[in-house]
Amino acid sequence: MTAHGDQTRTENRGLVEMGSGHWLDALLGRTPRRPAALAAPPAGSALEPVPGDRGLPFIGMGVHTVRYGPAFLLALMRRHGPVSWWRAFGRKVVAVSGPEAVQVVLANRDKAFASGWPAVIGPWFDGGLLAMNAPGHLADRRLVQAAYGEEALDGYLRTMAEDVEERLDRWPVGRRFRLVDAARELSGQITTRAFLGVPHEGVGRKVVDAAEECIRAETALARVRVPGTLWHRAHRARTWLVRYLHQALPDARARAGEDFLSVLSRVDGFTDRQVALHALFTVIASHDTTTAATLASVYFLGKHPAWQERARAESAGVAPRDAAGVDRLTTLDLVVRESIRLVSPSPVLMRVAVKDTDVLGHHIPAGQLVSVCTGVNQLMPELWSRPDRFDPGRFDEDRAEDRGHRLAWAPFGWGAHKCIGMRLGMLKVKATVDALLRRYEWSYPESYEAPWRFTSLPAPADGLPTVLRRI
Ligand code: HEM
Repeated sequence: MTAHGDQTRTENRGLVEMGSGHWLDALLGRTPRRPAALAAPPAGSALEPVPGDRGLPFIGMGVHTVRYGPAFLLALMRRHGPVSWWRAFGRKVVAVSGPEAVQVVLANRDKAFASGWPAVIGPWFDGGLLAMNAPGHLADRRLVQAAYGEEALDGYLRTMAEDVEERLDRWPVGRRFRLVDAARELSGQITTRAFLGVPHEGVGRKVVDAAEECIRAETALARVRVPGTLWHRAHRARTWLVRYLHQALPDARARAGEDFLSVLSRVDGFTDRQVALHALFTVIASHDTTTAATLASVYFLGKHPAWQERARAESAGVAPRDAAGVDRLTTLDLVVRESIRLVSPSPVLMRVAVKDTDVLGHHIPAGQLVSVCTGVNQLMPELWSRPDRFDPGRFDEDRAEDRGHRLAWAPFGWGAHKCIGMRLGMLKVKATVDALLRRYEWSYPESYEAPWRFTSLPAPADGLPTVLRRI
């Protein structure tokens, strides 16, 4: 099955090309690029400097980054090659795109790269796996892995399913509502009940609000603790979250529950503070990523009724809905994979060079921030047939376009930090969309293209107005 009608010629252009229809696009199109080399390679080396664009003073190409996301980085790669740099809001960033270059950085054979996330999103997730480096990272990851066994996943899924069924029954029918807000609220409820074992109302909501406060601080330009600023609010939120999780541990351990905090609290080898910090990062890592993946899947199913019907027919025949049952939703699996190929919840992975190094013969100086653009790989015509097209069948066994290169499809990352919650994340997204399919149908006009924005994680700027019809 492929996409149909005129949509095939124009669909998703905004995801693969920088826009041209809006006055802001016209303005951004005229921004002077001011090409320049990043840093001179050591004398006598055969290395090349990294080519790139300075853009406007201070802002650089920062607005392009937020407005066009991977499409901007794809254009940067076309202009300068797989290793290039650009400036965004005062910061110089090296972009590494294309499967070979991405593999060099993520494989990290000469240990030249460390996690670059703390430099970008701030200190809010310190102590979580993604902010850690070798050797402590691997030791902690092995311990955390105990909370992702099949038995534990079935437990989380049971609680998630209750929340999904209860919430979706209350979504408005026959009138337009903002799907972005509803999906975020649902994910928040799942986060508090399945991950922390507390009711969503009251303290659960406070946990999610505090976590979102920390995520929002990524966009803060003024990184100072002045009351009223995003940075200050994130500081307060993190302090409260760590204290809350710390205090919640004795109860979580004693109740021997099915929630993530309770399971993790019973893992031998961690101090209470370590458990609290890993749980804090897990809340952050799971909440927005799965919301973005759910939104993308619902959006594309609304644009492609044939796929929606096929997925619904499959949903009707699957029971029970434990992890093995959700695994049997194979059409939905193709749909979610294709949706997060086109709209990758985390399209860049941040790293920092801890010593002078090189990528494909380009000199990267110590201290340089590097953006590993897996989201660009997922849109490259060299790796995918008609990459702008929503075409879940490309993941079928007989086509297997994702196997063209091990880094063609990497929405969950690759290497030492590859998403530890990949299976859980897929289960959560599939369980949510499956419950939606069993209750409602929905569609978006052919003329509508969701205005994806990439401020923090991708979301449609208009809230994705949606009308559900009961089936
Ligand atoms: C569709 C949903 C999800 C997507 C697209 C996603 C994506 C990613 C990506 C790209 C990374 C690697 C980042 C890097 O290398 O810089 C990552 C790491 C991570 N993810 Fe996910 N994630 C999802 C869901 C989840 C869920 C549900 C959980 C936990 C319950 C989770 C927990 C983590 C953790 C703990 C890490 C850090 C692993 C490490 O550093 O060793 N993720 N995720």
